[in-house]
Amino acid sequence: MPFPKKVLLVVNPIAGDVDKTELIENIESKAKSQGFDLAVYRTDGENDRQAIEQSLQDFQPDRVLVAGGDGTINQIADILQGKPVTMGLLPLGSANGLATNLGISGDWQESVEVALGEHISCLDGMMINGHLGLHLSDLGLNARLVKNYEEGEVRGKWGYAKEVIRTLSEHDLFRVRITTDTETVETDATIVILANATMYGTGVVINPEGNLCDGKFEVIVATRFDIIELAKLIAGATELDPEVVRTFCTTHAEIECLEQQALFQIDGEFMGPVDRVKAHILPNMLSVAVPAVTEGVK
Ligand SMILES: Nc1ncnc2c1ncn2[C@@H]1O[C@H](COP(=O)(O)OP(=O)(O)OP(=O)(O)O)[C@@H](O)[C@H]1O
Repeated sequence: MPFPKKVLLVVNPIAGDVDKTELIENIESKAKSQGFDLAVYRTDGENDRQAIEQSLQDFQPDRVLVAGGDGTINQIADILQGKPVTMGLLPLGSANGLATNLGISGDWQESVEVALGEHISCLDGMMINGHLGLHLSDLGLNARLVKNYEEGEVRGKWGYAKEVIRTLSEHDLFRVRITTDTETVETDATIVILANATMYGTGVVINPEGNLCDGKFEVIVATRFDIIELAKLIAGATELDPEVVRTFCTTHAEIECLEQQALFQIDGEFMGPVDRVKAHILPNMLSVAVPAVTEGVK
């Protein structure tokens, strides 16, 4: 893939609560030195889809750089889906789940090099209850953690640690029916994960089998609160007790909550309680610029 000739830079001015002036100036100076055309669009949180679609039509970029958190990245990926454009990530959020999975650094200067670079990978998406998910969504334990952290007053690592403890003390079991391409299973669950990727933005590996571009996703269910198996799961162990943790590889899935609703999150965004989640894979929905080491990694 040749280097880009026309670059649209989409910047979310509020993402990550950091000033983006230096980042934008850096890319403007690269446009001059590397000889590509650059257009900059700052999101307003209201008319972004329409404005970006218009810009894609008028400017015809071959690369779209996204400076924002996972929310902005998902929103732009949804717009770029199926178009002959490569997305480059400039992760500025608090978790940056997709970027972490692609091996893209939190250092913005490094991520600019990668986003404008020649190494490209394909990316599957997941359509989940009508929303696009790119890396990890779940029902139960972790969705409760996302909710508690959003509602908590302390931010950063300490706030997160505090909410982990609170969430573990509040956890409960819920009964689910899981239907995949090949089977239907009824079980108790403490967490049901829909995983396109391998790890959460924190770096916790939850799905060692994950592959962002294999046309499939995994449904992982922890059938009871077993601290040892959960610890092994989040440490990325592959030898889990099949009585406690089960993994299904599939292209479609339906999770029905049979006795009570379960809390649900998509890529770190809390979605509220649900009775049912329906998901299917969107194979190869997008191409994305990656570090050389990630290119071709399946
Ligand atoms: N100019 C703006 N003013 C207010 N909100 C905006 C603006 N531009 C985009 N948004 C909103 O920002 C949200 C996406 O934020 P994003 O997740 O990218 O960053 P973040 O919240 O800092 O990251 P993280 O969730 O990882 O902490 C969307 O809800 C979008 O509507």
